[in-house]
Amino acid sequence: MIAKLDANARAAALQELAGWQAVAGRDALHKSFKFKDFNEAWGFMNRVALLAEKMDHHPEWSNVYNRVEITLSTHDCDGLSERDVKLARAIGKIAG
Ligand SMILES: C[C@H](O)[C@H](O)[C@H]1CNC2=NC(N)=NC(=O)C2=N1
Repeated sequence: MIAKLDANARAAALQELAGWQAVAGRDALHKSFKFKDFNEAWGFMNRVALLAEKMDHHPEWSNVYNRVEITLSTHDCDGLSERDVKLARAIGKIAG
């Protein structure tokens, strides 16, 4: 069973991860991404999807035209874990 982040690690993650915010009423992180058009958004999603599969850690997400909404949480522990922080960092690098 993967461990949930403790309060300190959670606060540190929120400080480190630019643009990611805590979700109200849920132990999860959320960020909205906006691109030039659908093509850019889909390209981003494609890269994130391949990475997520490689990391065996998957986002909850939705897309409307040039916007991608991503929520990260670890279902195995019903909250935030180090896996979410790692995926958020990797997504940040992809988004540029
Ligand atoms: C069996 C498989 O490794 C697990 O179900 C993985 C897959 N991807 C996952 N993604 C997320 N976000 N949380 C999980 O707990 C999770 N578990």
